[in-house]
Parts: sequence; C-alpha cells; structure tokens
Amino acid sequence: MITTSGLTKTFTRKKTRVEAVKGIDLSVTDGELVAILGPNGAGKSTTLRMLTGLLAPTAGSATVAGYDVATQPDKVRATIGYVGQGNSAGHYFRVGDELASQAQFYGIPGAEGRRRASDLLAALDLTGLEKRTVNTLSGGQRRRLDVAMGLLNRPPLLFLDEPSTGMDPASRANLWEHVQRMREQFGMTLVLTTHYLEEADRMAERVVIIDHGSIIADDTPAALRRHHARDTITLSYREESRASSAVGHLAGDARLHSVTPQGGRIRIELDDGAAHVPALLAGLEAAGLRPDATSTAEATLDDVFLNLTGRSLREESESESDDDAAAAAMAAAAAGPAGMGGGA
Ligand SMILES: Nc1ncnc2c1ncn2[C@@H]1O[C@H](COP(=O)(O)OP(=O)(O)OP(=O)(O)O)[C@@H](O)[C@H]1O
Repeated sequence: MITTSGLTKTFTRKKTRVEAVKGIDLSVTDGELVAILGPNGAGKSTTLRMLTGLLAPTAGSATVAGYDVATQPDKVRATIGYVGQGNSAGHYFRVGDELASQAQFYGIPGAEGRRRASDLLAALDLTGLEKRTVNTLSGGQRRRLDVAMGLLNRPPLLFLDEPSTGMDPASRANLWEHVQRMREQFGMTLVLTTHYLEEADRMAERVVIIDHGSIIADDTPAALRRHHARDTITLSYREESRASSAVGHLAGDARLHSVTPQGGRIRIELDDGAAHVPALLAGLEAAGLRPDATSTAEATLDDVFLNLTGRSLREESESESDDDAAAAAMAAAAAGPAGMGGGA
C-alpha cells in the first residue's frame, strides 16, 4: 500500500535549512495499522503530508495506493482518506450538512452519500446529532465527525494525524474503539501519528519511531520492547543488610541483566520479567531472603525511546511551533472541506 525510498523534505526559510525528513525508507502492506511515533518536530506530519500528496518531496520517492506522490499527487489524494490535525468540519455548520457537502465534494451521488453518512454516523456513535451545529459537539464527537468525513469516500488507506490529541482518556478509548470497528468493517489500511505511547503500544501492529527526521526503529510494539528495553523488578527490604545479602544471592544469575542496590531496594533489569518472578522469589525464599515487597514493571515504548535516543518521549512538550501551525494551515487550505479531496 505504501513504499518509500529515501523520502526527504528540506524546508528553506529565511536562508535557514530545516531537514524535516531525512531519507525515509518505509513500507506498509495492505490492512496494516502502523503508528508513527516521535517527539514534536520529529518529521511525522511532514512525512504524512508527503504521503498524502500535499507536499512535494525534496528527494527520494514514494508510491501510495499505486500512485507516485511526486508525479500523481491528485490520484493519491483521490484515493486515500486523510484526517489532519485541525478539525475539518466548520464550527457553525450542521453535522448533516457538513457530511452532505463532503459527499458532494467527493462526487458521491446524493442518495448514496446520505446512506454512507448515516452508516458512518451510526458506526461512530453520532446518530441523532445530524441537526446539531459542529460547535456544540464535545471534543470526542468532533474528532469522530472528522473521522467520518475522512471515511466518506471509503478509502482503502486512511491517514490520521494525531487523531486523539487533546482528548480526555475516555474519549480517546472511545475513538479507538470506533476506529477499530471501522477498520474491521471496511478492511482499510491505517497510518497514524501519535504522541501517546500507550495508544501506539495497544493499537498498532507496527510502530515506526521517527526522531530528527529519520526512522530509528520499525517493528511490532512487542519486538521493540524486547529488543530495546527491559522489564524491571524492584525488591524492597526493611533491613538494608538483608538487601545486601539478596544482591549477593542474585549475583551470577544469568537471567538478570543488571542488579542495582539502592539502599534497602534492589532494582533488577531482565527480559520477560513476569515469567521470571516466581522462580526468582522462590530462590530468595529458599535462601531465607524473602523481600518485604516486590513490584514488576513491564518495559514500555517510552523505555524503548529513551534507550534509543537518551531522551524520554513522555517529557517532550505538547506545544506546536509557529511553523507547524503555519504548515497545518497550508495543508488545510490545500486539502478542501475534509482535509482531502478526491472522487468516490
Ligand atoms: N512549512 C514549513 N517550513 C519550515 N519548516 C517546517 C515547515 N513544516 C515543518 N517544518 C519543520 O520541520 C520539522 C518537522 O516538522 P513536523 O511538523 O513534520 O514534525 P512533527 O513530528 O509532526 O511534530 P508535531 O508532533 O509537533 O506535529 C520541524 O522542525 C518543523 O519546524
């Protein structure tokens, strides 16, 4: 569905060059759900805008849904769906009217457009809101309306740029439930960008981590955690001397990558921690060194990011730069009523 080779975008503004995307090689197969993860300014949106035919690459190539993004951007836009970062529906229009004009924009005949709109409203839990103006919807309902607008032309491939940013956890979970249902119903390929690590971990079959315009990891969430991060077990002892004895007992255990005493606590790094806890505790118990408390933490995608870059993605600010806002406005202006143009 998507193949890129050395995809590159360099912006030049006021004699300053910004290498936003530096030679990305990516391939996405039909039906996959791929999450592109990275800090602010990593190049996620620029990548998405090139893949959606909204921005011409500086170098390299990309084929999306069978079309070349550089030479056939119109065909790409006509085939795919795109839900950008900004809300695509007009604030003071009615939900039903927005969907009708979007259908018209796609060239979908009236009756068929109404049928699709009604199906999507039902699938996205928006039935009954047709007569409401967009500005009266909750954040979650608005974002779901954005998704409905992006799906009206039944695209085989849908791009979602930070679909859940700014939503509360319950609305996010609800949006994902709906997106998953859409996916099952229409069997489409989904490529999304997100800041939410747990979301990527839970939802995506593949996670592509971008930093400074380059892909630094590309694998299933489980494989990323396995290869680039470790689980941790913390053992706590009321008496520090017992903690020291436990450290001695654990020394030389080949399953453990590191054993770090921290006063009465011992921090252990290992793979597949949950599976090893029973044997580890049984061994300590047999040695008369049963800990007073234990906790196990599974490796997260943030640990993966931290190990790969030395920075925590969680701590990155959520704020958008002026450039990003300007670029988003450009993209929205180029994209038409639902952030993307095209025929049915
Ligand atoms: N139109 C533009 N002109 C100049 N620089 C730009 C433009 N668009 C993006 N950039 C720069 O390119 C880099 C990558 O930006 P991009 O928006 O792709 O990042 P991102 O990973 O999507 O970030 P965010 O998570 O904040 O949306 C940033 O340094 C950004 O300031």
